[in-house]
Amino acid sequence: MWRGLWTLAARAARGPRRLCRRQGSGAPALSSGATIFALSSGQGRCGIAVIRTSGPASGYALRILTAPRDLPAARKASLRLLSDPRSGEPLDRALVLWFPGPRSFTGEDCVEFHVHGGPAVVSGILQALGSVPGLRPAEAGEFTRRAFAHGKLNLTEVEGLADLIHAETEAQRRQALRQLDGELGHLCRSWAGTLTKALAHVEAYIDFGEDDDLEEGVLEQADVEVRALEVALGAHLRDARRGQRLRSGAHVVVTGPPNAGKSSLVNLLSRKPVSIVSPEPGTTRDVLETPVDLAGFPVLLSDTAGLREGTGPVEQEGVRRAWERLEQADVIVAMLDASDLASPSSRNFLDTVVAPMGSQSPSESNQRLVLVLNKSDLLPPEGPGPGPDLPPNLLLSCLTGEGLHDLLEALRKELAAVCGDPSTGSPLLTRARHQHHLKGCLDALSHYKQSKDLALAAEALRVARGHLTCLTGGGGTEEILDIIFRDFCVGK
Ligand SMILES: Nc1nc2c(ncn2[C@@H]2O[C@H](COP(=O)(O)OP(=O)(O)OP(=O)(O)O)[C@@H](O)[C@H]2O)c(=O)[nH]1
Ligand SMILES: [K+]
Ligand SMILES: [Mg+2]
Repeated sequence: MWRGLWTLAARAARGPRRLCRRQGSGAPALSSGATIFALSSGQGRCGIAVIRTSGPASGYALRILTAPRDLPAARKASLRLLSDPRSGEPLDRALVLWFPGPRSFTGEDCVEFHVHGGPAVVSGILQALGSVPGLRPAEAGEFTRRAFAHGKLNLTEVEGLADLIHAETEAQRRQALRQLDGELGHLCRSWAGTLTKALAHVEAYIDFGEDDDLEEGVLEQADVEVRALEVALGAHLRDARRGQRLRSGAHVVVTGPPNAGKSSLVNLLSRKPVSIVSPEPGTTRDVLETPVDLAGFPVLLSDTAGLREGTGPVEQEGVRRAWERLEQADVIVAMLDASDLASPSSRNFLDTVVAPMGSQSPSESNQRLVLVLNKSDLLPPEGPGPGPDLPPNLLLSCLTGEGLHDLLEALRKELAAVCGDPSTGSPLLTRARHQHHLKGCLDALSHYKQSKDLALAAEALRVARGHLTCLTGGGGTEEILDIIFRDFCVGK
């Protein structure tokens, strides 16, 4: 009987049927045989530029540009004079690196030329490479695409690499690096392994259900495995928005009654004059947004019109837009003038914006609120006089900068809560594509639970596992690959 179960496990491990194409055929259409080359460092004048090639003619190209020298030792930098093979004209004295496949980034033979970064040198070498038979310029993302096709990276790692190249803040870099390290891929493979086991149990029952010596309770065991997986997937999906926020930026909206100092704070946080500041209430009318790095998190910071009623039509429209933006906020910075807490506009703001948020439990609302009392420099030394009861708040002076450090620390905590802390906890789902496949997997698991027919139950498990395989690109369709590789620039 045990042998039976093992062959079933092996059969079940053979992967998804038709949900998406297997890697072999689903891999990007490689014009096999072509050797590609591109400038891999940034464009423009720079100290050193890196040009690389990948493909079978890499070694030939290296030899012909460094004629009459032999190939240098693998993976060791060597100094070589590069010349144009057509004219013999010297182009640059450069460091060259030879990476014979499969121990290279793409898995193919690769060469790196570290040349002086002047535009004339770079274009001379690119032209020289273009003249070598079998070489052609690379397309966007083609190096990474080849690395993927040769199994050097899985799809979530490719996405991690794309994010790493585009990461602008510390937290984004940490998240991308974790994804590039394959953490999400490992997790998906372990989930897929659980499903393979459950599937083996169900198939054993289908084939040997009548046998007396079938291990007792195989179906129950499959149920237990599926239930545990549902819990794990559910927890991950609840986290889903956080990884995406970290990738694309959290919405932080500054709001408050007119003249509280909202625009002053936005200018302070973004370190540039985004908004007009003036003593006249109702200065800001449109929503003004600016991307900033707040304590290592990427943020889209919005300044909004002061909330009040009974003004002209233009300001009314500004107030309407402010409310609209407030609804989309991940973190709300609610600002009041500390020296003006008893005024009708302050009280009205406390009643309509701050109090409703305070009465909601964190599970009811995904939004977080930080209450800031600005203009602390105007307060007497003993602090604000008698006024309305206030929830926890921070004192700030945009004029002197006092309290700014504490505000940044409070924002860091809130952003870590809405974006997730990329240095701890389980890997976050950074893209809608990840969410789609996890949801698909969960759906299939619910079909599994509902099906009375064992063959249908087994099929549901296969569909569920297929979604996990698609997530890491095990059976990626070309359309998905195209979308992902489009994010890359030429030379990556
Ligand atoms: N004393 C003092 N004045 C401040 C402080 N912050 C802002 N101000 C002043 O308060 C006035 C209003 O500042 P804004 O930043 O324009 O206020 P706002 O909330 O954007 O105003 P509206 O856009 O009109 O709603 C300006 O004259 C600022 O110079 C502060 O911390 N202390
Ligand atoms: K103002
Ligand atoms: Mg303003």
